Amino acid sequence: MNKSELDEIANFLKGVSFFSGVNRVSLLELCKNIKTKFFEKNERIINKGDIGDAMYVILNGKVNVHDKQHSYSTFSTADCFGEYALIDDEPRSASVTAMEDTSVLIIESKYFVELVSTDMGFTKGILSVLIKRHRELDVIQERLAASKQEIESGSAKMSGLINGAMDAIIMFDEKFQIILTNPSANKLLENDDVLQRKVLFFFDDASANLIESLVKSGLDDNTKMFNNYLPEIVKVIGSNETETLNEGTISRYGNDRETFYTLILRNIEERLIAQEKINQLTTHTKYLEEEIEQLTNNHGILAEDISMFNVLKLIEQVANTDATVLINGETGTGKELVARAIHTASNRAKKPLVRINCGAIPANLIESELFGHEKGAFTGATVARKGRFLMADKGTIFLDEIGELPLDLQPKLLRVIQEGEFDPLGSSSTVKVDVRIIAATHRDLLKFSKEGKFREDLFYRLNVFPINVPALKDRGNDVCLIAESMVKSFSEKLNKRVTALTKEHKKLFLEYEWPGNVRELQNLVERALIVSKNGEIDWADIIPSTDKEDLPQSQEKSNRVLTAEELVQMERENILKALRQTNWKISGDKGAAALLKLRPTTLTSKIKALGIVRPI
Ligand SMILES: Nc1ncnc2c1ncn2[C@@H]1O[C@H](COP(=O)(O)OP(=O)(O)OP(=O)(O)O)[C@@H](O)[C@H]1O
Repeated sequence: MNKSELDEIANFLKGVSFFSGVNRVSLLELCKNIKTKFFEKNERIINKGDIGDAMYVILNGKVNVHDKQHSYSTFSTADCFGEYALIDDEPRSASVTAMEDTSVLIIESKYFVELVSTDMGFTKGILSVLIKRHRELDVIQERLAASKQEIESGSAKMSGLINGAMDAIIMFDEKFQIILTNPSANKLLENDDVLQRKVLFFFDDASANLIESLVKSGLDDNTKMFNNYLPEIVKVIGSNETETLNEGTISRYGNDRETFYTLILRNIEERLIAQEKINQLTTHTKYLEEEIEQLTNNHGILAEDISMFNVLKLIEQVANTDATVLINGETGTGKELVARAIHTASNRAKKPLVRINCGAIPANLIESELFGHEKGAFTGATVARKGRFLMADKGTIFLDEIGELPLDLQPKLLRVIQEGEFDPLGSSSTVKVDVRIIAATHRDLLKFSKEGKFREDLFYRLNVFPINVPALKDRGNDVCLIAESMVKSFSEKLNKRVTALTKEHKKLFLEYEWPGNVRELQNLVERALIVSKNGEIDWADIIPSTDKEDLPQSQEKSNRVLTAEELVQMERENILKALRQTNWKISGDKGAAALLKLRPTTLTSKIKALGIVRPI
């Protein structure tokens, strides 16, 4: 082979661009090697060692190869590509001997060259060159090493992940034998040595059946992977018999040869307890919200004190029944408000609430007021009249001051309560009504009935559901609450701005006894706002102090111009105080008249005029 031929090979190789993984530099290197290792005929080539690194292209003649496995082989051009033979790249320790008249091209490179086809003048046949993909192999090997490393680091990460997981991870095979667990699983199963044990053993029957059926149903499925949430909470029984409730997932992985299942379980015991607590609290909150809503519902009863809360609770309890209610309480405590609240909260709310004050209507008129009369039933009954009971049909009647109902009328009321019927005055026909009865009194009706002033049977008929409305002085801070609300509403009504109640003011409100209860408070606030100037109110001057209460006030004491109503009220209060102080003794040295510097007869007429009645 002459130089130009070699150059031709070199050029050819330069132009070859299809050697995958071999870049141009390495090709040129190749060419250099070709040049240096070309042996002409008759030269003997002795090469000992690993021939895997070189490729021998026998251009003509023969070579002998001694190797460990093949012992001795002769390669000639005839063995391969017509006139050219190739000793391939199988790495072996061998010696190669060129026979006489042999030309061998040795390509000393780790990249093997396979001559496949070329027509370059010095050969007849087709010679092409392929560089075997050693380079690729290297790359693959490099990649393999990298992936191995990756796998190693991946599996380190994976085991870190699995071992660090709070959830219990249990892998098992088709026979339900555990093949892998993480520390959380061991903790859950209360066992560090669970491998090869049956996973179902650690569940109660229902849960074991569930897992088994999921696995079996999954097997019928052709896909090799599934991932399911467990449809139910499963119960794990640890080796120490500890039972825990868990939720989780089950997944399947596999190939044609084997299938694995992974159970990921989460102990939800604590969560369930917390959830239960949340549920309880939510229900409780809802209940309280409802209660608050009901208790403050549109009835206008301002109350924060427990004593009034009890009243509101009773209202709520009784409202939706048809039970007769007897409301007890001092004057002005809000008995009527309570009656209205009951009616409003009842299912009769859309029907009328008819009120009648039994103490305010003359005895001879009360019967016709309550039950109505026919035309001409009595002198002056020129037209027939519908009584309050009939007006209240399907609704509620509120019999205020029931203690004042004349004794002779009481059987008639009893009959309405018992039978829901009555005969109007002067009528021979009976009227049927559906009326809910609410009665109120400031009197001790039981005592009253024992004294024969009230029918005992009627008392018991009325007293089905008693509600006692406490006096304002017994409602703690409610007095301030109501006062504040009244200051606000009167200032709006009178279009007057006034300063808010201070601590000292509230103290005054709390100290006073409020014998007239909420009504008295209401009147006092209204009066204060009427007389107020520049938004300032001297509450100390307006609210009778405890000291002042001890001694009845002299009427001349106040230097402020009082209204006629105020004067009457003040006089009434003064007389009441004097009477209380003297134990209702009017005349004599220690009598109220002497205390008030009035004649006993004057005092007696004043008591009558002011409607002062000695409490029973
Ligand atoms: N808790 C309260 N919150 C707000 N206002 C109230 C409260 N209690 C009573 N009132 C008001 O006080 C006034 C007197 O109340 P109510 O007429 O209901 O008392 P009463 O006990 O029926 O009086 P009487 O004994 O004279 O029949 C009413 O204007 C009422 O609106």
